[in-house]
Formats: sequence, structure tokens, C-alpha cells
Amino acid sequence: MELRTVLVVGTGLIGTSAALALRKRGVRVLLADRDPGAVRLARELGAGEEWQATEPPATERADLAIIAVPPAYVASELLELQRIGAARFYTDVASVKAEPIHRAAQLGCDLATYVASHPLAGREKSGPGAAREDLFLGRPWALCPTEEADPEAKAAVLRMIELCGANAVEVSAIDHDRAVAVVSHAPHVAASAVAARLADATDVALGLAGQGVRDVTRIAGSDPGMWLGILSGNASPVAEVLEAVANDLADAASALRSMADGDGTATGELTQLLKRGVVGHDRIPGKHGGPASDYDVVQVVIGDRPGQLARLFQVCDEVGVNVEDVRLEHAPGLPLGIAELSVRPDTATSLTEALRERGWQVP
Ligand SMILES: NC(=O)c1ccc[n+]([C@@H]2O[C@H](COP(=O)([O-])OP(=O)(O)OC[C@H]3O[C@@H](n4cnc5c(N)ncnc54)[C@H](O)[C@@H]3O)[C@@H](O)[C@H]2O)c1
Ligand SMILES: O=C(O)C(=O)C[C@]1(C(=O)O)C=C[C@@H](O)C=C1
Repeated sequence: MELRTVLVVGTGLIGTSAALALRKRGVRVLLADRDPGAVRLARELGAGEEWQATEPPATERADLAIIAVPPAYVASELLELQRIGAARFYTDVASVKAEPIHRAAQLGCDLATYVASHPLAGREKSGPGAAREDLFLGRPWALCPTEEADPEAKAAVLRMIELCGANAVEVSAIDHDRAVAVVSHAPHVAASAVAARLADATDVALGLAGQGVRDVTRIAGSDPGMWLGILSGNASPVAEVLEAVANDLADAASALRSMADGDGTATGELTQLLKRGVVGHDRIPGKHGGPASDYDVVQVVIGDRPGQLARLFQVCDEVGVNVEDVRLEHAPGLPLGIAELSVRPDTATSLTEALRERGWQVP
């Protein structure tokens, strides 16, 4: 199925990332958002051109419309887009699936042209400025066709997923919601609970923050409004997982209390939890980490002095290495930090050598 023109409604993180990926594959992309600033920024980033909405019949019909707005607005947007005939087929990217589909049916949307979907890729940042063309590379992208869905609509969504470089996973909406409660939604709340302990942590504690706490809490930095919408749209499955997590945590705390009181036998229960954690962790398929899995990461020690990063980038420039992403690990109060430069694998060795020759510490 050929996708020549795609309309993206909601040019935030996910909509703009999809738009950038599709543009790279030669698809014409039209952009719409209720916030004119979000469309402008997406356009300036090269994600496409502004959509000129018209009254029905729409003068130009896209092959596919991607609805990339918060879950609660998906069904009403779908209804309005179908009313004006904005596209031949429609999908959305909301993090919950059963409720938007149910609401779309209630509103009388045409379910034949609509196949709901959800990319399992994202960031803790919102808006078009956080978008990345490679966000979906190698990531799972769920699609949940209903019985009413036209096979052509499914083919259009499969093609979009392929063009974005993701791996399609077909699953029912109910199974999807139960699954993401375990692998995405409950972990998010758990991360928030851990991060909330830092709100009144002492400066000494924060000064000692290493990579562990950063890894466990990264997603807790996400937009609370968006996450309230996601969690409330999948409330029962998430509550069930959190109850199990809460039981494990309560048991761990009680074992530690017993150990503190000198009960040597209490270690067994805690060991069991830690071992179950290893088993669960090892079952996650593929590599962990951000979307830069196609890049090599060159770590460079940098001093806490003005101009260090500029000098580092100067070297990259001199040796003609494009930095695809940069991440700074810097504990407050310490004189050194680590810059992690994501670069194409075929350039990592030459960059490492060039940096070492110029006196940079590359561990
Ligand atoms: N953030 C993630 O990691 C992630 C990952 C996968 C899927 N999702 C899903 O993608 C969707 C978008 O999330 P995001 O992270 O891109 O959010 P975002 O806040 O970056 O972008 C949402 C955009 O939708 C716009 N919008 C809101 N209501 C609208 C409406 N009625 N019509 C038109 N535009 C409207 C907002 O102005 C904003 O620009 C959500 O449904 C979310 O559940 C998010
Ligand atoms: O990595 C992140 O920052 C995410 O927010 C990603 C994540 C996830 O839990 O995997 C979060 C919610 C989305 O619905 C899909 C992906």
C-alpha cells in the first residue's frame, strides 16, 4: 500500500517524530495541531507543511491521518476528521487502546477506516522540540484492528509503521492494555514513587546521585497531565500490577525491619525478590536504552569549566564526525563529568583516537 500523503494531527513529540520519519522516506506530510506554535515549530524542524483544513468535502484527502493527541481527545478528533473526509484511513498513537476505540464506536465513528495503534517508543519530554526522526527505529508498534476494520486500512497502518522503521505487533485492544500495564504504565508510577522520595532528599543525598537513580527515575520527568490521561484510561489493569508491586515492597520493608532487629533468617525473602527481579529483567527482549541503539557511544571525561563542551564539539567538527546525540552525566559538586557522544559506529574509533591525541580522557 503506497502512502503518498499523510496528515499528522497533534504535532507534539510523537506526531512530529512520525512526521520526520515519514518525510525522510519521501512521504508528503501535512501538519495540524490546536496549538499554532506546535505546528510552526514542527514545520521549521522539517516535519512537513501546514494543513489547510477545509469544510467538507476536503479539497485534498490524505492517504492516512495519524491522530497523535492525548488519549481523551482521540475519538472526537477521529469523528471530526472523518466528517470532513480528511483521509482515506485513520490511526492514532495513544498509549491506551480499548477506551478510545470504545469511545469512537459510541460517537458513531466509521470503524472500517480506523485501525488504532501505539508505538512503544517515547521520551520523558513533550512537544515538537523533543521529536526525533529515529525515535521508532527497531521499536515495537502495536496495532489493534477491530472486526469492522477494512483490510486496506490495516495495510495503510502497517505501511506507516514500516516507514517509521518500527516492528508491527498485532494484538487486541484488551490484551494490549493489560500488557502495557505491566511493561509501561505500572513502571511509570513506580518510577514516580521512587522519584518522589527525592523531592525532600538532602543536598548530600542528591550530591551522591549516580546512574542507578537516574535510570530508575528517568521517565518520572514526563508530563503529569499526559500521564494522568494514560493511567486513568487503563485504571484497572494498572491498579492490579501496582498492588502486586506494593505487596513485594511491603514484604521487602518488613524483611529489612526484621534484619535490623537482628533476625538473620529474614534475608531469604529479600534474596528471593532480588532473584525474581533478575529473572524478570533478563526476560526483556533486545537491548535497553534510548533510540540511539544504532549508534556507538563515545564517553569523554570533561572538566567542570566553561567552554569544555564547545572544545569537544570543535574536535568532532575537525575530524568530520557528526554527533547524533549528546548526554551529560554530571554529579553536582564534583569537578568532572562524562559527556556521552552518540556517533555512527564507523566513526567511533577515529573520533576516540582523535580525542586521545588531543589529550582528552576517553575511558
Ligand atoms: N510521550 C510518549 O512517550 C508517548 C509514547 C507513545 C505514545 N504516546 C501517545 O502519543 C500521544 C501524544 O503524546 P505526545 O507525547 O506526543 O504528547 P505532546 O504533548 O508532545 O503532544 C500532544 C500534542 O497534541 C496537541 N493536541 C492536544 N489536543 C489536541 C486536539 N484535540 N487536536 C489537535 N491537537 C491537539 C497538543 O497541542 C500537543 O501539541 C498521546 O496519546 C500519548 O499517549 C506518547
Ligand atoms: O522511554 C520513554 O520515555 C517513554 O515514555 C516510553 C514509553 C514506555 O513506557 O516504553 C512510555 C509511554 C508510551 O506509551 C510508550 C513508550
